[in-house]
Amino acid sequence: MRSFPLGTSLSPTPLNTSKISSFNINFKKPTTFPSWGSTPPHEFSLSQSGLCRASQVADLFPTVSPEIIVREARLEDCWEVAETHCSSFFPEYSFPLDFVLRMDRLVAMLAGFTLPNGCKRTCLVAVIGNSFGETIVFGSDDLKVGGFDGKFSLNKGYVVGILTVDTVADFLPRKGPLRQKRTGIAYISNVAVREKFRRKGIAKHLVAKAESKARSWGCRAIALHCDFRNPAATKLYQGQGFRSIKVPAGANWPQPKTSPDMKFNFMMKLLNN
Ligand SMILES: CC(=O)SCCNC(=O)CCNC(=O)[C@H](O)C(C)(C)COP(=O)(O)OP(=O)(O)OC[C@H]1O[C@@H](n2cnc3c(N)ncnc32)[C@H](O)[C@@H]1OP(=O)(O)O
Repeated sequence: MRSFPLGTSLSPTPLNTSKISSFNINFKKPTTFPSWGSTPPHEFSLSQSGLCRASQVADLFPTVSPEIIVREARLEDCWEVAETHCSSFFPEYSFPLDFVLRMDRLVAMLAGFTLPNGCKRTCLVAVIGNSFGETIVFGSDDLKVGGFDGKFSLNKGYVVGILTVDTVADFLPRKGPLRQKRTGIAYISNVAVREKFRRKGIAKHLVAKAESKARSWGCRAIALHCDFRNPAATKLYQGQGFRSIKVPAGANWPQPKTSPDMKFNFMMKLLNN
């Protein structure tokens, strides 16, 4: 299965906790980080600012809560975003191809997708293990690397789910004889949850957060394309109130560029503002 462009626009203020939502999930047994072991996945040095390493802080404040937080992606998340994307959409790839794929994804994200004027794009991440929230965030509001926020925090958590929402309208039906792009309709893409964390309501939470983001941008509706042969995703969106839109016969509606044999279900939901 293939997906389409991913990028982010990001949180302007480090301490604005209104941008974060969290919820508890019930794990059958005590949860540990899936791949941390004794070393957290992102061990970066903050020596320039005289601070200790993220791993040391994680050791000092071990994660005890299996809480999931949905927030906007930051620079520090980019590798795990690429990893979540590739392992979910291309699970059949093994080393070294999977590594090449992740690198390709990473470069694509960091190279950035330029946004047309006035458009918004945000990558949301569901993270686990962010035991003390976003209270310690470093970096400047002005610094952007590709589509990612140039900020990072000491206890970033581990990315288990991703979603991109934008107002670029590349894949929405055009209007008028001049085939102008639509406005006021947000578009969801690249929804993925790591396999071990599925069926815990993470995707539902990401979609709900995307809807509230779209509302905050003034959108009146939200849309997406979903592979016809993906019953899990179809059920997810139907359950969240999305309805399939019948494409008129012969209509030239833009579709995500994937393999030619892929058939998409175009789904939409009105947002109650
Ligand atoms: C617009 C797009 O990006 S479409 C692309 C969607 N992404 C993918 O297909 C990538 C691979 N798949 C995944 O990453 C995940 O399976 C997702 C994103 C489809 C679902 O993520 P999850 O976190 O497991 O979904 P979540 O737990 O929130 O489930 C919500 C609902 O979706 C439906 N659902 C999710 N997975 C399944 C499944 N395997 N079988 C049947 N229904 C399912 C159910 O109705 C579920 O509600 P319920 O648990 O109360 O019955």
